[in-house]
Amino acid sequence: MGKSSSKSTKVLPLIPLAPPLAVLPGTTLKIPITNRADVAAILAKIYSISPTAKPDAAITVACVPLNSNSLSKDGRLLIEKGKKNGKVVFESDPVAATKKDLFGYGCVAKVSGVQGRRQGELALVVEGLERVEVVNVLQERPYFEGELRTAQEEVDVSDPAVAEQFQLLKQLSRELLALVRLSSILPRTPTVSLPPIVARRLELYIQRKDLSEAGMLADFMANVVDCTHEEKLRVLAATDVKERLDRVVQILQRQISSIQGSTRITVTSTTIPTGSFDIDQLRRIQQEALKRRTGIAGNNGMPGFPGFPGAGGQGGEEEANEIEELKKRLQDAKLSREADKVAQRELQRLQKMNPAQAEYQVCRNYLENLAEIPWTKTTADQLDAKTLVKAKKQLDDDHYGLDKIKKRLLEYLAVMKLKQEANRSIDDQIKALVRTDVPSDENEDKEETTEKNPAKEPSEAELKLLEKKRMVDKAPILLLVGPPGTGKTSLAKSVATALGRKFHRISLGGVRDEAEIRGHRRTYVAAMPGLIVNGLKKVGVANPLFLLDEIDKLGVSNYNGDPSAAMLEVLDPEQNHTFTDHYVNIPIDLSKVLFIATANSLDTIPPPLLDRMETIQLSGYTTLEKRHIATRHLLPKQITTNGLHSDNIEIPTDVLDKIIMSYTRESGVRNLEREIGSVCRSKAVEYATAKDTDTLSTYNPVVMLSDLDAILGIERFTEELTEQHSRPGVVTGLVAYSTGGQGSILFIEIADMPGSGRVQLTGKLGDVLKESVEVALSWVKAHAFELGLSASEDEDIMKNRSIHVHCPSGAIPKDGPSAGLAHTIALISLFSGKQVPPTLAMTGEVSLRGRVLPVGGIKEKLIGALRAGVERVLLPEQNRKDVRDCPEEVKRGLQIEYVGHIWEALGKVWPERWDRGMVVESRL
Ligand SMILES: Nc1ncnc2c1ncn2[C@@H]1O[C@H](COP(=O)(O)OP(=O)(O)OP(=O)(O)O)[C@@H](O)[C@H]1O
Repeated sequence: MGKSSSKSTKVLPLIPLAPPLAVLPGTTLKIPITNRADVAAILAKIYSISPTAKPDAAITVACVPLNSNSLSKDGRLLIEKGKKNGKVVFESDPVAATKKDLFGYGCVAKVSGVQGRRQGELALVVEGLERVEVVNVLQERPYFEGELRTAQEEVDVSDPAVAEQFQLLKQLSRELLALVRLSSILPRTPTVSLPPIVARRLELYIQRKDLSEAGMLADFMANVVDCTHEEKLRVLAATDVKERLDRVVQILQRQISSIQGSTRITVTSTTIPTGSFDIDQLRRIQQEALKRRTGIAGNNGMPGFPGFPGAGGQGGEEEANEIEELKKRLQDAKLSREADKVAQRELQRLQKMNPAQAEYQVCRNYLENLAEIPWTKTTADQLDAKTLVKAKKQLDDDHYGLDKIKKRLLEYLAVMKLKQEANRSIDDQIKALVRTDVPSDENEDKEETTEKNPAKEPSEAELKLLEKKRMVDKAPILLLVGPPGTGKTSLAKSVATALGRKFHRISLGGVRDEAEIRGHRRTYVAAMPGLIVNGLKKVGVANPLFLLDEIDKLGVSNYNGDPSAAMLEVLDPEQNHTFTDHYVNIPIDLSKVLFIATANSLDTIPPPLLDRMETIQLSGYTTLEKRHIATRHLLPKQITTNGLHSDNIEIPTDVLDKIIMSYTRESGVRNLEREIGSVCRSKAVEYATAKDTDTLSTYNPVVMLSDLDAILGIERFTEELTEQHSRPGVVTGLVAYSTGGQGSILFIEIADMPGSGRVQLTGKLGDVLKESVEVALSWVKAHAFELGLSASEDEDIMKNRSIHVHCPSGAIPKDGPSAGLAHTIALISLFSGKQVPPTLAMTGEVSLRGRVLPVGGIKEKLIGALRAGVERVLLPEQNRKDVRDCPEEVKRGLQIEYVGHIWEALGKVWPERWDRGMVVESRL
């Protein structure tokens, strides 16, 4: 139980307060003193006693409210103030009060100043100190004077009822605060816009009060929350803490339910109670807290609020703690020297700043960001003797095939390892050099020494070594290029795992704004660091592995800057040790970051960017490779993902092949993984049902070919297969679609008809393809006589005919020069009436002189050809090297022949007519 113990009495001047005014301990109040003869008399008396007294000296008075019924009973104290809307307005006149009008309790208060400039606005500002009981009124005129007894409050912390009530008070206080904050964001609610900083301070204040301060919190809440004059008087009279808690809890409960009922919160002033937080009071509290914190309070007549955080007491500490905490975090972050300088400057600025200013938050956020950036923290690379063996195992475990790529990645790691070893030895040398320069009694590290001894410049030899070290630091940036789902991302992940580096993926696809990479300048509202700095913050170390995903989808230069230009700085080993983010605005060293970029195609990567990276090409997988990947990696992954056991499902090879060929058409294996997932799920349902119904004996774990229709639906793709029959003018070409990197065969169909030399082209052919038809036609026309297509050298074979060139699958856009050879052969076939075997496919660009030039996408094209049933392929001579990289399966399955000229190709297509020895050699 709370109790009050009597203390000796004291005599003080009393200031009667007219409703609704009342002072509670720990609160501030402005008492209007216009026409207050009694207050004037009190001040005159005080100054006459002590002429040196200043307004800010500790002048104490007792503020005693008037009984609320004094006014209503006889209206004696009411004086006419004036007229408003035709009605007489009354004002209470405490000067006219008598002894019996005074309430039995009051509050000793410190006069902290007089506020207001004009006569009608003058107010005495008082701060409530302690609750007193008015024992005896000693005089009434010219001002009241009374004998007062202090009600010393001691909280009985062992009383569970008090503790419980206190907890309830805290909870309700926070609830009310939350409601006010919430309602301020509701649309169309005339709200109290409680500034977030004030709300936060209030929250902290409430949270930090402990049981021994229960009475103080109750007073605080009774003052902040609006309540009737009677309620305030009852709180003032509650010298027993338990009783006071009960009363304030009641008030809060009523407030909360009224807010919840209406969600209407009205802005109130101290004088117009309407049932909500007293926002003016809160603002005053805030202002005062700030003034005190910055050390300018107390002498300018501003109202103080002793009980509130920041007002010289806990709040100031709170702020100081915040800054101390920030300081500590910055220290722990081991900033670079430049960053440290900036941080110190900003910290000083922050300390002088007013927390209510928007700039305070900006500055704080900035410092928090600085503290979060890993300036010097790194993880140790696992580059020991076993690294390469481990890395090879990791790559092999995670990926099937990709031997060339794995080999390149291992080379990369080996080089890194050697470089790090070289670096370490250089570091040692530098250390040794520095140590010999430093006097033996100074045992600070090198950086500090340089700072403390600015006169001691590093020697030339030192500089040279440092320069050398920087050279060694550069790591090439790898670019993995290949169709989607070919394992680029997972390869990069495996490299990170093998090295023991933290992995972070930065998706560059669709980044249109330079600021997304480099951040916004701090002057922008809600400015943030860019993707790179955010990545560093997230991983928390300065040497992670960053995967720059989809670098080919980076936006082009526009009015928001050029994102690819920002990437140039990131990726340039010469520059990236001083990368500047617009937000951070301090050079950040990215040289320790390992960058691996991925792209689907090289075409859209700006050349300067491409130039900074080392390209590693990944091509699509063959059916055989896909089968291996599926059985070794995808199926086991999907089995566990879908809660099955390897005994519960078996997908035979023919079923797998069917899934690969008829349900997916892709270079990678992402869709294949999805389809296998569907099969696993379907089997999981079957298995679970069998288990639940005790029919496990009938469950068949093997997926049958006939099941696929039911599980995956009807076949999605029918493979473009070679024709069974051939006809003049039709030739099988090869294409590699740039979207998806899929290779396939393509029929070139040419028909002729009577006409006057017109050439019609259909099948969504691009400009380059159209040009290649024209080149082919020109060559055929020029060599018509030699080819035996015309009777004389002067005859125009197109004179009385028109031709129509078509490439089926008309909806798919086609372009590129690689069908040149097929067009030429198709034209000769048409004009000569000789057929080309349908299982013979060809690719190659032709020049006007008839040379067959190399083309791209050989691997994809050959894989596609094999799948379509092609047996022989004609390739440009210069593409011979590309075939070396093709899977064995393809090389074994196809008869690949190379040609350098159309005559040579003719000898291969129709050997009986154009014998290589007789005709071709003479014409090349
Ligand atoms: N050779 C492989 N061996 C085993 N699994 C593979 C292989 N290639 C790809 N995968 C698997 O295929 C899935 C897709 O791969 P990943 O996400 O790395 O593709 P990607 O090349 O990054 O595609 P994108 O270009 O669309 O980002 C992953 O689950 C990966 O493990």
